[in-house]
Amino acid sequence: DDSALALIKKAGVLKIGTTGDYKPFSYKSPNGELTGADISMAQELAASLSVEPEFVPTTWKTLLEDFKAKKFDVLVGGITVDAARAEVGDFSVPNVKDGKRPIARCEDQTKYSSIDAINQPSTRVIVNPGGTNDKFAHEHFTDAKIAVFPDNRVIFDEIAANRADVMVTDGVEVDLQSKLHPGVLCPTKVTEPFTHFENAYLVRKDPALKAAVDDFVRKQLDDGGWKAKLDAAMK
Ligand SMILES: O=C(O)C(=O)C[C@]1(C(=O)O)C=C[C@@H](O)C=C1
Repeated sequence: DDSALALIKKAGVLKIGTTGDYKPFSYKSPNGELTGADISMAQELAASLSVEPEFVPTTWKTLLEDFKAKKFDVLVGGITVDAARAEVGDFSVPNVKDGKRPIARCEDQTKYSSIDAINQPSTRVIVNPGGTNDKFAHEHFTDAKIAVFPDNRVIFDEIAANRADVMVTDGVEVDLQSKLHPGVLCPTKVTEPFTHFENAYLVRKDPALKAAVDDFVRKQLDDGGWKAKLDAAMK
């Protein structure tokens, strides 16, 4: 049996790709420590396979390339399910349902309430490169000014400091960053998120590995393990 799962067990190591720049899922603190709800999940996933986790850094721009180059077996950390990714690997059972919404300074809470309200020549949209936010912004905000800001760990400080006005990103991140910048950043009042999507783990194509990851995720969803990890990371 030389399935990917068998090779992982033989090596005693599960290689986990993650960007480390997306709270609450995957976050590398300045002292180099990786934390987050999906990091805890990956550690427990490895333990459930009786192997050690080895985290491999990647970026939103390069994660497909890195996945194809077999730098890791599983990709975790707020990964949106999409067709291009599903071509190179298998997505696990999803652990998050979300949608993109705007975050802005609290005084602009009612100003940026729709795509049209944001897409004005006077609006300074800010976006992180390489992921689905980047695609969304360039597709919908053709009349606004778009600044592509490379460091996703401090991008929200740009809006707080009035160097940008608004960012459209995953709802979970909007809610957490509003909490982390109390009274300064707020979710804007939208009737409906601008998109709907799911997050899941991208797994090396191997039926045995996919089944093991799915079993693990399902169990975490059923027994409240995932919810506890997410709640702990939402602060
Ligand atoms: O590409 C994806 O999978 C994402 O959802 C990631 C993405 C993005 O869209 O840029 C979403 C929120 C985070 O701020 C970082 C990255």
